[in-house]
Amino acid sequence: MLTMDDIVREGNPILRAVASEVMMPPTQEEKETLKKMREFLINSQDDEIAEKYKLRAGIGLAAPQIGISKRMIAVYIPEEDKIHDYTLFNPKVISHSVENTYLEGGEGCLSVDREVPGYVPRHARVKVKAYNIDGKEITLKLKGLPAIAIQHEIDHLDGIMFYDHINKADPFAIPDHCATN
Ligand SMILES: O=CN(O)C[C@@H](CC1CCCC1)C(=O)N1NCCC[C@H]1C(=O)Nc1ccccn1
Ligand code: NI
Repeated sequence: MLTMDDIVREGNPILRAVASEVMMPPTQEEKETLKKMREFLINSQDDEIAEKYKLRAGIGLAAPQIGISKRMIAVYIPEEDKIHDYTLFNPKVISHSVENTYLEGGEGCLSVDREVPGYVPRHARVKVKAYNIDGKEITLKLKGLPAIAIQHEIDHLDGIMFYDHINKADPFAIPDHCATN
């Protein structure tokens, strides 16, 4: 199973590299890796397992964070009525709302062992094209936390860190086009 020892920390150049597209159909090894990324998120959200293995809770993970410069991400967000459970190859935002949003508490990152205060502007709604674990092309329309998370993960594939988006002059300036949080 993946643990925090497998998570690459800022300073490692892989986090600033543009990750490579994955050839479809994915190899068995690429599918296994994506499954392990998803399992890490599920484990990290299980109080007992997280405590036992000292896992920091995560709702998303990108392959470069485990040292693999490939365009693969996992998002696992339990909500009241459903679980946003995505394991994707080559995700791409193909359209987005003009409206922006941001997490009130700012963002963090499992690869960043420090607090970086400030609002991170994100598209409020995104349409994402990707390939699922079996290599089938899918389209997702996301809003809210799933939309924020998937943008955070796709940024990792392009070597972008969440704090790159924070307004340097005024980290808590309300980003443009924000109707609500
Ligand atoms: O690239 C992937 N990562 O770096 C893991 C990040 C991804 C999220 C950051 C913002 C959107 C996606 C992650 O999950 N975290 N970052 C560190 C703190 C804990 C955790 C987190 O934000 N949890 C959370 C947030 C809102 C509601 C519930 N839980
Ligand atoms: Ni991150």
